[in-house]
Amino acid sequence: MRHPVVMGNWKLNGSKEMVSGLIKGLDAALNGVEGVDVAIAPPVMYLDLAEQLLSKANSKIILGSQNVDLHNNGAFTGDISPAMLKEFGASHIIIGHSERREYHNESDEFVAQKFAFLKENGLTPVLCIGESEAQNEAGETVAVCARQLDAVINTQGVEALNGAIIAYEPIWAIGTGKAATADDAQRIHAAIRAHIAEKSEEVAKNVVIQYGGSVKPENAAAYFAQPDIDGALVGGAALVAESFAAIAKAAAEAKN
Ligand SMILES: O=C[C@H](O)COP(=O)(O)O
Repeated sequence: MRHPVVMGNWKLNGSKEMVSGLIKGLDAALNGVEGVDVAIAPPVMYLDLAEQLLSKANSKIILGSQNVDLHNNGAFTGDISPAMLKEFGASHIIIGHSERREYHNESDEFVAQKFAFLKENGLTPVLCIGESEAQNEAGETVAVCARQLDAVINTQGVEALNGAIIAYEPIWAIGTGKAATADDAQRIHAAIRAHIAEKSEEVAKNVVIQYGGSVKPENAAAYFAQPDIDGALVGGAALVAESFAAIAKAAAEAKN
């Protein structure tokens, strides 16, 4: 039985005041919600504050981050290491987000190296995969997702996916309000799981696959009603405590 995971990717949004208000609001709104792992990835600058607030509230919210470097120390100006993330209590680390693939030219191979380095350091990779609008229209969605996954599977073995999280995010659905239908998302999730099952049915059965792309309280329940959608990676709606909590509650209700 896979445990649902709902994660908020705050992207480049935040201030001390916002972090404080959002974490307090979220912790209160999630009071009594069981059966779903809820994680947040604030900008790295606010991890210290977030860790302090979560620990003061004795919160169950999991702390995450939006990126990581391939080294734990050295002359790598501007980068953040797994060791640093761990020191501030972050465990779930987003890699391969389409915004980083696009704006920072991150290749499948580079993302796969980050995946391996996170695992080596005992952190949970949240591996984002997904196709562009043009690839979608050309019918290449499954092939693109398989290629992005194979960068990990072919270098680290399919078992490397054990304990990791995959986030299927069609790029055309991110921040656009044009979400994939629950049926279409389910079809792709099933294909992703089938691709993994070609190497190991056991790994495929256990790996958590989130959907991401314009998930809102209004459409969340439809996604979570699908058998292969195990949670969500949420952007915009994760910046409002009530909305994000409603999405987490929908996952808890659908999956338990
Ligand atoms: O990482 C989150 C995704 O990019 C989804 O963002 P969104 O919910 O604003 O569409």
